[in-house]
Amino acid sequence: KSSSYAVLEGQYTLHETIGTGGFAKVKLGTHVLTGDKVAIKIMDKRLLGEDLPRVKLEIEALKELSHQHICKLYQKIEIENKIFLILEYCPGGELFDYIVERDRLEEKEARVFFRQIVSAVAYIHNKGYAHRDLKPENLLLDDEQNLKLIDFGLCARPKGGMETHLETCCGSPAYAAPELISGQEYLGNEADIWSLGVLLFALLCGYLPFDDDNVSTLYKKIQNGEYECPFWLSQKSKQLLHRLLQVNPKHRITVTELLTDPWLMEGFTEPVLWKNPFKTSKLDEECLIELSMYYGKPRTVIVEEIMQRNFTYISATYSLLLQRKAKGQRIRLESDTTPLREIKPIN
Ligand SMILES: Cn1cc(Br)cc1C(=O)Nc1[nH]nc2c1CN(C(=O)N[C@H](CN1CCCC1)c1ccccc1)C21CC1
Repeated sequence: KSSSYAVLEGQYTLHETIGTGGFAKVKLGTHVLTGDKVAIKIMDKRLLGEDLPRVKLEIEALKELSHQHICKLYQKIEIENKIFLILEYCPGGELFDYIVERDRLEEKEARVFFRQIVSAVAYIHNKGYAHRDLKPENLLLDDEQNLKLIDFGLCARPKGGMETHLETCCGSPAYAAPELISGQEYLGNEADIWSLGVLLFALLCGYLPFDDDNVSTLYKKIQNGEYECPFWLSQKSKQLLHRLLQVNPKHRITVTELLTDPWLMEGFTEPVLWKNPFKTSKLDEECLIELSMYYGKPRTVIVEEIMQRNFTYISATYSLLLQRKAKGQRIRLESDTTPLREIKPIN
């Protein structure tokens, strides 16, 4: 067992398991050079079986998606029977637990979270992807109360663009759109919008709009689109829920209209921004120099390795240095093995 983890030797230290699901598990890890925490998703290719293509799809999606509210892929390590994905660590746990602990969220807090989720969904739709499994279990909190979207295993990027209809029924029933559970062809991004409605209801109410122990009764409720709003919901939030939870996908609000919805704009002057503001093509000089000094490799070789998007240890270290710099932390990779984490920042 531990032998197949040998490949991580010297790059990451493995700690306890923080999540299990299907044929994968997620362990807490430490990136040796910086001492930063990472989440290591470990999959056994033999157990994955016909799910292996889904994993490949998730990896391709994660390589393509770079956004402040999408959990970042730092590195991919594939050996004969195992795939290791080194991902951003979110110490705040699941949004699901955050809501449960508080019963429900006040409008102000729900709005901040929902704007982050809409920003991530608008970004992935603009990239031609649909997530198809949007739910509070797939939204994690980082150390600054920001949400990070995870689990792109069900995401779809139809070959013929977003107009192509998908058939595969997937995701979690309570969050699934009517057209999806009635087995009709459906558009991934329209189904995501419905799930956003269920998510918003869960944020504001602390329970699900459509729920029943009997799955077929649950399906009927979803297909009728009947749900009750508790007394504490404001008029504007009820209007937004009504625009999201439209049974007919053609009557549903689009993600573009969502960016300037009155409820989402309340207390804000700017529409929801979804472009990645940090997506400058140029790399950060200070981090590049630090890496080239540490590895004794010319700066151009480091740039090459990062730009090739092979998600290697060097590109993972670059990403982590960039995140440290954004947080005002030290980015010196001393040649001795003292990881940065142990060196207290000089303030
Ligand atoms: C729950 N929790 C509590 C604390 Br404190 C930190 C965490 C935590 O999980 N943090 C965390 N950071 N980064 C990640 C995680 C979990 N995590 C995950 O990817 N977690 C998902 C959780 N899915 C939700 C529904 C089914 C499984 C997962 C997927 C496959 C196997 C195991 C776990 C990543 C790697 C992206």
